[in-house]
Amino acid sequence: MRNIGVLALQGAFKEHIKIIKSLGHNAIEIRNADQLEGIDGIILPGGESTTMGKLLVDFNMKDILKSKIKNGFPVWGTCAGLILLAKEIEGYEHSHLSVMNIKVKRNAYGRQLDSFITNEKIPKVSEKEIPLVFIRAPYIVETAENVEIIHKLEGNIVAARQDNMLATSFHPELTNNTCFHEYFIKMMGVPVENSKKCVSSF
Ligand SMILES: NC(=O)CC[C@H](N)C(=O)O
Repeated sequence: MRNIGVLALQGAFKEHIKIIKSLGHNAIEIRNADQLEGIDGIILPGGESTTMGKLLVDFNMKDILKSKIKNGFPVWGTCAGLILLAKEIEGYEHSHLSVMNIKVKRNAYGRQLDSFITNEKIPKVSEKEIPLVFIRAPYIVETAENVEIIHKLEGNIVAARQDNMLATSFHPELTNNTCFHEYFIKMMGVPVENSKKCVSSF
């Protein structure tokens, strides 16, 4: 059993909490820097990256979280969370935690595709198709060599991993498919307690 934190300053954190609990681990809403000490990994949820990035600074969490991640602390950013992890954000001078060697494009799917859902096969995560929910989503436009591309959708990178860091453009917490959560838990080096049997080639 692990203590998995979900950053709860803003955005879609409740849904992540529910899934982590269903997989047999402790899920903790993280709202201050002290709480970062009691957890084994953290999920940065979807929401609004500019707001979340600002709140991380206001609550004195940014530097602590950044140095923990640099030292191997497992982290998974979904959607806005992916933007928080990126070292570069296209069209912006400023980045947030700046830990992952990726360049991202915000709101990358034009107006018509603002939000959509699609089913994809992602062999690294599951043998079966997984529903992917995109909401004003970013995608990754560039990666360094040490970044593993987990999935591309129509040529654009939408899931990637660099060592202890996982980033997805979409929202697995808004579906009832737990495969990405299971993948993240395995990244933390522990077996999933109540596996929903995602067969991955992890
Ligand atoms: N669903 C999301 O997390 C959207 C991300 C948002 N468009 C941003 O740029 O921060």
